Amino acid sequence: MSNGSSNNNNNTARFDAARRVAIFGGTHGNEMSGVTLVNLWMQNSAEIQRKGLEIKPFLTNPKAVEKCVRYVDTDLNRAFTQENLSATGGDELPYEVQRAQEINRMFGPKGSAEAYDVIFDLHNTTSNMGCTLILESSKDAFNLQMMNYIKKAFAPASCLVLLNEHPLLKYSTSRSVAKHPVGMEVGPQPQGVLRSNIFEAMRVILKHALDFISLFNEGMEFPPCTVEVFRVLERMDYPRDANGNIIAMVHPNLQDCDWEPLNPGDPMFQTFDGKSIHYQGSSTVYPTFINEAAYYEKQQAFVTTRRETLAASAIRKA
Ligand SMILES: CC(=O)N[C@@H](CC(=O)O)C(=O)O
Ligand SMILES: [Zn+2]
Repeated sequence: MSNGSSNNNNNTARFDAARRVAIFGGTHGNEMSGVTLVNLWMQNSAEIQRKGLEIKPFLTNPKAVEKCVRYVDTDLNRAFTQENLSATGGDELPYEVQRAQEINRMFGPKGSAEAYDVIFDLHNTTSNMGCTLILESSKDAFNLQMMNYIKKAFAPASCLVLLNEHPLLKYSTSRSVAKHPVGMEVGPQPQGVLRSNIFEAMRVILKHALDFISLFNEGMEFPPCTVEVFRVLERMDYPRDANGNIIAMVHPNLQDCDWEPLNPGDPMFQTFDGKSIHYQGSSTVYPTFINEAAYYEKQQAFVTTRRETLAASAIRKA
């Protein structure tokens, strides 16, 4: 069978071998771990090669990398909408929309049988998120099994999974061109800065991810498993005045506390004259992307999540 999965009598989901894999860096030109790793691997790819696999390291936004900015005209990691991908206008289109169309031609088309099997997209955050993998679907047993494999291989260090399948907050990412999109977000690392611990963590997680794909392609069966994920619930903006200017900062009790419980009544912002603003929700949530530099323009101080345990069926090569 082709694209996707089906269940046999044993409830083992079958997927085609994942032969074509891309590693994207520089989707945001100022997130230096991914930019640097991909540049390294474009010069010498020995470290990322695996038998029977075609693995392509690729710099997705070279103009933004050149300038060391997140983007030139518009955020590439929001640009992969069907509308953009089919837009006419050629050179007149925003640079990142043109680039999205090129990437879609090379690695897609998005949603088609010809699309790449897996795309890893390497990002850094200024938030204290540690190692995070980002999924866009709770239904993809292949990706869930990959998360389970990576978490175990990476232990005792921790690697958390952020699930963004929110109907309104989900966005059209570069990696969404692939059949199995995987985002990698490692921080804290300032924009334009390389930190060795962050760089090395990203490198190790990617190694485990490629090992998983190799084992899968060799025919290993992965038994049913469960994966703890943090599901995106709500975007929290900074308090602002009538002109849209920020009137409070992330509260010191919340700063750097990504993935720690935020309870109703806990302080979340602090005004410039020292007053606390408290979380008004009705239940405990787990904030992440706290004080991410790139999200000031997106009116987001942090995002709340809920912990969930997802079940993944067994998987095996078709
Ligand atoms: C800080 C940053 O760029 N985060 C990524 C998250 C993702 O890849 O889904 C983004 O907003 O596109
Ligand atoms: Zn990014």
